Amino acid sequence: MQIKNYINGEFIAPVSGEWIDNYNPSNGEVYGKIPNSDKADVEQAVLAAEKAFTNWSATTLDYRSNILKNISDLILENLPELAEVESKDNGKPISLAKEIDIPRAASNFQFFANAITQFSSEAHESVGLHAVNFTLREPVGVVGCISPWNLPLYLFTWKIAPAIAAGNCVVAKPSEVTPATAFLLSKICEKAGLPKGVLNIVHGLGSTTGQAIVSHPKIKAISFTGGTKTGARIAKIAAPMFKKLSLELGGKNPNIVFADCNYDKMLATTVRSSFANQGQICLCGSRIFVEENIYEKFKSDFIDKVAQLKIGHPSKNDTNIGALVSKEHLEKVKSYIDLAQEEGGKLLFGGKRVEVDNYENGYYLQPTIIEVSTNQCRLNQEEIFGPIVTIMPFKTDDDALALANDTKYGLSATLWTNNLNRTMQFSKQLKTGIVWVNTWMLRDLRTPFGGQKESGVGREGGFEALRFFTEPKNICIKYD
Ligand SMILES: NC(=O)C1=CN([C@@H]2O[C@H](COP(=O)(O)OP(=O)(O)OC[C@H]3O[C@@H](n4cnc5c(N)ncnc54)[C@H](O)[C@@H]3O)[C@@H](O)[C@H]2O)C=CC1
Ligand SMILES: O=C(O)/C=C/C=C(\O)C(=O)O
Repeated sequence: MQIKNYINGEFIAPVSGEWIDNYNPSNGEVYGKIPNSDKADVEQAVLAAEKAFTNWSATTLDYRSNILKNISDLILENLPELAEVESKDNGKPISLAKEIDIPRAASNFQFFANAITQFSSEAHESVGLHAVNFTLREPVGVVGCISPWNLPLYLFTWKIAPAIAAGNCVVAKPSEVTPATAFLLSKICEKAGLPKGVLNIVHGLGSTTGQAIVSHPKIKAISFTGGTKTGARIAKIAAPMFKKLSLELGGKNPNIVFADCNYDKMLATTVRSSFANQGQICLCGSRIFVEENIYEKFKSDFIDKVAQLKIGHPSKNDTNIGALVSKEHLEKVKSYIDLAQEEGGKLLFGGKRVEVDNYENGYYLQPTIIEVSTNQCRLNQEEIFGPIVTIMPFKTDDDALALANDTKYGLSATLWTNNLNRTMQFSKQLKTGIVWVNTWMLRDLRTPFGGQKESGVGREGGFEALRFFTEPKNICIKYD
């Protein structure tokens, strides 16, 4: 697939004429080229967005809403192709792309098509002062959206949909590791009647294209999802320019299991929360803490269940674990398996690279379970972002809470218990942006989504996203 930038409604090659190889993680081969865009391409995109802004920001909400709905419908119409392309580009099982990634991308547009018609601002009567205040919510202008490779179209659209619904024009960059569905989205947007310049997609590396977006003085807000180190780098550039920032970063999420939970439900969900998408979701429960009286039983049942997961080519319908996204990422994840041995962790299951028949050079790794004796090891403190979980027993509620909060991250936590008081105590005291009780990754798009501590700044989702992509302006009217 020859991927091009989408700027001002045109499909164009990068100004430099340079291209980057795009790899297929299932076999390690180069299968396409993407633009190696730089400042000059970003400049063109900003000019197009700036020009489109005057008209787009003045359109009616119904007009915008209808275009977003068209995009959503077209994503669903093209679901089989989009799922196939996503699975090939990322290495994720086709079933996941079909059932989760692509439907969610459509829902993102459908949700914000409706949300923008319900979004309202506030009025305050200043009683006794003979004045009324009302607040306008105006689009920010040209905004930047930068997304990662783990849920490519799902997260790309999670940013773009609210941004354009709120009347902004966008310069967006998908990950250079998984650019393909963003390219297909540009074709869909054109077909859906999105005016030229409202969405501009510039492909390229983080250090050049991404950095050019973040540094551009005319881009007034940046919405970013990715690693914590990159988030810090972005903040360092954007904050002194007084840009609005929404940073959704890494996680090291605890999965806390009490003996009084619904055991079978917990076990099945824990397999998913550990290894869905090869463990490459910022919400995966990578640290499992289990109450000591069921620890040995959990250990053996968990190993049995994980052993049943089928590692295979992403395009096969019965594959549960596909390929990791890139060679570099595979090497990073594998290095933690070696580290576990140095740190005194005990390998309970997995730990080896897998050679899938006919695809021996693909980036496959066994789902891996490591028993640790301390939460202070690097395995429990650093985001691995792959198919590795640690398990460890705990004695009391206080111990579990302390272990859960003992990390620099604060994205999500999962709690398994049927005790209401415990549920409330943990929900109040867990230092995370999201707490799931007796479930995992149940998503309602109206809810605030994001993390505390080094997991990020700001919240996405629902009206939070529309607030981020608008600037409040208060008008105070005095009357006699
Ligand atoms: N949602 C999450 O929590 C994610 C976390 N990660 C974590 O980050 C680690 C590194 O993975 P990467 O692929 O390198 O993620 P990354 O955070 O560097 O990449 C995410 C996006 O940011 C862009 N980017 C990179 N450097 C940039 C810069 N200086 N300015 C602007 N944009 C920039 C990338 O091109 C990509 O589009 C992973 O091993 C994982 O631990 C990675 C992806 C998603
Ligand atoms: O919005 C969601 O449902 C999920 C978001 C997941 C991430 O941001 C991630 O894995 O990076």
